[in-house]
Amino acid sequence: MIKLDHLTLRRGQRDILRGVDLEVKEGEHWVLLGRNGCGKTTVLEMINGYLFPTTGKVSVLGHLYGTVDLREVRKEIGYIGPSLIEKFTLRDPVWEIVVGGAYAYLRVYEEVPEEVRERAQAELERVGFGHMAEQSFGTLSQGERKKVLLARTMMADPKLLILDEPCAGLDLYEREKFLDAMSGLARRNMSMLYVTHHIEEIIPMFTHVALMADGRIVAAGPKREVLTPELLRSAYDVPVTVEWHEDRPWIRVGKEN
Ligand SMILES: Nc1ncnc2c1ncn2[C@@H]1O[C@H](COP(=O)(O)OP(=O)(O)OP(=O)(O)O)[C@@H](O)[C@H]1O
Repeated sequence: MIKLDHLTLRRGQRDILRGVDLEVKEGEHWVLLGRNGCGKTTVLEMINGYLFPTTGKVSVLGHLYGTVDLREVRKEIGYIGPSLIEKFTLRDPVWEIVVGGAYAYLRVYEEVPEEVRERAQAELERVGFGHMAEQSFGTLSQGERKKVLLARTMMADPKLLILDEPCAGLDLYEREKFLDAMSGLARRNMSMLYVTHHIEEIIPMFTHVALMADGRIVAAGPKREVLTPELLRSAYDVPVTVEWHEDRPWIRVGKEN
């Protein structure tokens, strides 16, 4: 699915990535964790082909970057990043925003075939929003908008879904609803790569975790092997304890007493 082979990125005098290796196999769902500025978004941008490494190789869905038409590869990648929501027109109806995902357009100017409209409706129903199709995007809450973007992303039937802090700014209720919707989609034949600052967002569907620090991956593997107090402390420089509840990790700051 994804193979990153010793990626480095140098900007001026600064080494932003210092040799990132990562392999994501089909059906695995990964979470990428690490402190602000450690290089997570930079790695996602390289996977999306928006940024090229100074040295190293990026291979996604069997395509080695540098030898392929990236526009073709991007059609197979769904991406939801922090600024995506702002790109849509708030008065557009929800169904139109979802339909746009089938064309990779921000706005749809052509006649939409009935079949595409029906698919958009089905995707909206999958995230529990079948009844909101006619509502304008601007009337939805932040969490609802993000779920609409999930439905939109699924229109292109991506093989890889990349989510960069999708729950940032959501309250507890909206966050849980978003995670539920995401988990419902994960049953399809698709891998996911999810960036977050909140370890409790690592819901049971996630299988693997990669921990980054200072431009490197310091640990990567099955989630329970990586989410240990020792490894988290080395990445975040804060003593923590980890408790698992219903296959979800919860973090407490401070040492066990
Ligand atoms: N063009 C650039 N020139 C110089 N430094 C850059 C450039 N682009 C990114 N950086 C630096 O690279 C580092 C990694 O940035 P990146 O956005 O990948 O971090 P991140 O782990 O996603 O952080 P956050 O969790 O805060 O979003 C940051 O310190 C950033 O300032």
